[in-house]
Amino acid sequence: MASPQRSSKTSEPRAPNPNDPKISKAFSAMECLGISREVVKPVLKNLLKLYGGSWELIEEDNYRTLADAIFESFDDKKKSKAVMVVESEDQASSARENGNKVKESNSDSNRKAHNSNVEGSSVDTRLGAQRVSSSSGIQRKRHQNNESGDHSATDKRLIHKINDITRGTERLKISLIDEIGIDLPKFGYIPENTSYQDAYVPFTLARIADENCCLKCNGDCLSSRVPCACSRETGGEFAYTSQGLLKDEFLGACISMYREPLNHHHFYCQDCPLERAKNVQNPEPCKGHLVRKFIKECWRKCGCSMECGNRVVQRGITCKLQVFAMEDKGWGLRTLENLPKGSFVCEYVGEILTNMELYERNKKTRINERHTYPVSLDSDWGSEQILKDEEALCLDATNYGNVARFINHRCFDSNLIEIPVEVETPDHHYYHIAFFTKRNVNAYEELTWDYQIDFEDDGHPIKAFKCQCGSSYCRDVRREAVGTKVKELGVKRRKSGTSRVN
Ligand SMILES: C[S@@+](CC[C@H](N)C(=O)[O-])C[C@H]1O[C@@H](n2cnc3c(N)ncnc32)[C@H](O)[C@@H]1O
Repeated sequence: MASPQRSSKTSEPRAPNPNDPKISKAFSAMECLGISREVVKPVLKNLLKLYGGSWELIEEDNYRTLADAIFESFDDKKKSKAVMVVESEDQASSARENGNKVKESNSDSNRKAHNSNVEGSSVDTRLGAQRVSSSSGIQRKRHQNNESGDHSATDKRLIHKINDITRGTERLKISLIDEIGIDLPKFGYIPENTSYQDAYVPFTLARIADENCCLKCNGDCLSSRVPCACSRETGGEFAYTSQGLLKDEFLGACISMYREPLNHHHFYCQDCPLERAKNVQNPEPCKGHLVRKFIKECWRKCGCSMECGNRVVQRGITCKLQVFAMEDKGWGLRTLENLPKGSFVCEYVGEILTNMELYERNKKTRINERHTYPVSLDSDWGSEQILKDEEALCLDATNYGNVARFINHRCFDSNLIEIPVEVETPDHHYYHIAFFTKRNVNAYEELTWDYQIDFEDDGHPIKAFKCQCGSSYCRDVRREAVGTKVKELGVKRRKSGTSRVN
């Protein structure tokens, strides 16, 4: 930073007048850095005093002097504190190193890194993370975003970096990175679905009839001349190519089913377990369940090997993924490598709950939760008898789940599709939900999935949220537009988007 030269002018400047175009330009420049007017005002006043009312140095290099002076004022007052999370095994030395790294990486944007102190630590046991206080230019810049303008009490921002949120439970490490400062997610990482309590999910070999598996196969079923019994679910052909991708035709059929669900078969239960969960005494009629296409993978009773091409989802995550923080949607998931169309990304893992259990859980907790994580397993209820409560299942990744719990919603043109996959049991009341890419996806693209949420439906298991998907086909935008139109017409419309326990 250029050292300030005292001007010969000595007149005492007044407090910055926001209507003065020079002052309002300075405010705008600082607002771009997330610094509020209240913070800028006293520093600008001092600078003007120091430079005798001359703007030349203040305006130079896009108000660099002003920005530096503001950051310096935080240091002077010892008010700038940020918290950084590093992995617990790294311990304090690494924390110190990370503190310095943040400092270094921010020095370019802020020119100055004033403080490399590491102050205290605490451990977040669920993600195995250690918290370490640190401070840096960017953190200083960001924590100014707090709207109160009171920097004495709220100068805390979280910058997180975790090398592996799975704690070694997946084949690949999955990192988490937060460059903006949001709360660390609180959940237990589980790589496989786990029954919470009442769900009936017996995985017994006796339940798989010999004709429902390929006892006589060996090696790779995909290379045999005649598709084996396990391909029956997908019309006598395997859903996968020998490269482990979904076949175009199968993927296309699944995409069209989600795009135009009303053109596809729905099953209407006589006694719908979802409605029963909401009101045992007086359930409403079934709203219908889309009958989806399933993939059936070979499993333990089959004669083929683990390398068989009809075993993709059960082999787990093989692509490089990263959880990252976003301003508008909380945490999200992105790929760190290019993914071809039809690639398996991950499955949706959570606690297996009955719909009754989910309903009870939501009643207790949902009002306070910003994000919700349940998925119903109702893709093939039509193929079974009337389901008992313990057979009407869903997955809830709120407390325990895998990386899929971070996949955000995108209306219509999401890059992922969820497909039901049968592995351990031929009963379709329990199955896996696997995510595949709908198109080629580039490294660093956010991975998104269309939750099939109707933003007018307050009863959807996923609590309504204000959609920030950014798609030109956003259903929530249309709802807003309709709402505005209706308002213009002076018609009072039902308030939608409010949370309601399903
Ligand atoms: C399965 S979680 C996804 C991960 C979540 N963003 C997080 O921070 O943990 C679903 C929640 O994410 C948020 N979300 C997902 N997609 C969104 C979108 N398009 N716009 C706004 N919020 C979204 C909603 O709060 C929703 O309840």
